[in-house]
Amino acid sequence: MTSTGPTFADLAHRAAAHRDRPAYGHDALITCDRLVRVFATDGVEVQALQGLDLTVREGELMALVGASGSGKSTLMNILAGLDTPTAGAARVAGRDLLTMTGRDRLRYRREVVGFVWQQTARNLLPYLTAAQNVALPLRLSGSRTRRRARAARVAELLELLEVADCHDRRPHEMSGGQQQRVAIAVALANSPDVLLADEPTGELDSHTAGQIFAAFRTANEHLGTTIVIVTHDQAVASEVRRTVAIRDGRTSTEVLRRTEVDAATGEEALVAREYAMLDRAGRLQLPAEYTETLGMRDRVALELERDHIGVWPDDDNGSGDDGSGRTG
Ligand SMILES: Nc1ncnc2c1ncn2[C@@H]1O[C@H](COP(=O)(O)OP(=O)(O)OP(=O)(O)O)[C@@H](O)[C@H]1O
Repeated sequence: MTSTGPTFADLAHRAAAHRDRPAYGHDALITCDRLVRVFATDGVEVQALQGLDLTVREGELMALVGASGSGKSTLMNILAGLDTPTAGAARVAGRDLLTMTGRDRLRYRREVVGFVWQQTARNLLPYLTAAQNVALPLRLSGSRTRRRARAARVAELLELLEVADCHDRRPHEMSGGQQQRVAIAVALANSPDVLLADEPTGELDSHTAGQIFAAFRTANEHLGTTIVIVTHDQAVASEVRRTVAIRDGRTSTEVLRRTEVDAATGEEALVAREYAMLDRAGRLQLPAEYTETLGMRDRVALELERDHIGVWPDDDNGSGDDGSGRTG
């Protein structure tokens, strides 16, 4: 009998290939690798993040969506440097978020990330004008920007976000939409690598939400800032090229949108396609509506085809016929 197992040479070759493979997310600006965050309150443990994998490329504008309690804010607080993960790895612009010292963390929050929160009031200091709010991070960063250069930068950002007319107004003298646009200017003041926004349109009507989204797009296109927006707003989510859904503390599905040109008519159409996430252990989460429709539970049958994998309901029901018409 001949052995069909791998030879020693095969194993050595495989080990070398594994060793030389680039690390997960090595070319991404943001990489979360099997990220875990456990909260323990009154002896009860809540696993807010349960091995979340996510990569975001430099220059992306993407949305994170998910049901209440799925872990979105926990992830944003970690990326913002406000909270530390329990396990796993998280890197942003070359910074390791697990091993940063308190001092590194402060610099990280001042120089690498900018954030915009849902509560308009949380983003701006009420007793400062729009211009003073935008100038504040420039002054705090310790950069020796001269007063005139600072004023020019403030004016440029307010202009870019179309709130130049709010220059000398305090937050209570601005609309909610204007406040959020000034908040984006504040977040961009120190030219961060990443702008994080947690439900930035949550307190606004849909028209104003559209304007805020346009402001994020402007920042992304004109300044090249990488932007991650958590949103419940389907209109916002469908405006970006990539939407990642979080379910039970893990990334579950991803929708990619791209513009396709019809070869016959030359007309452009936006095509959206949903993908399921496959982790490095080969685990895949099937959408509940698919599994429920086909009555899939506990186990499924798999078949490798030339260019896809077939997933079938468990056919071991004693009759030997599952009605799928499969052979073998
Ligand atoms: N500081 C904390 N202490 C204990 N449990 C927490 C803490 N923060 C979050 N959690 C729990 O972790 C889970 C994830 O919460 P998280 O706020 O990240 O969800 P979310 O997706 O942002 O929800 P929402 O859309 O409602 O803001 C929830 O079960 C929540 O109760």
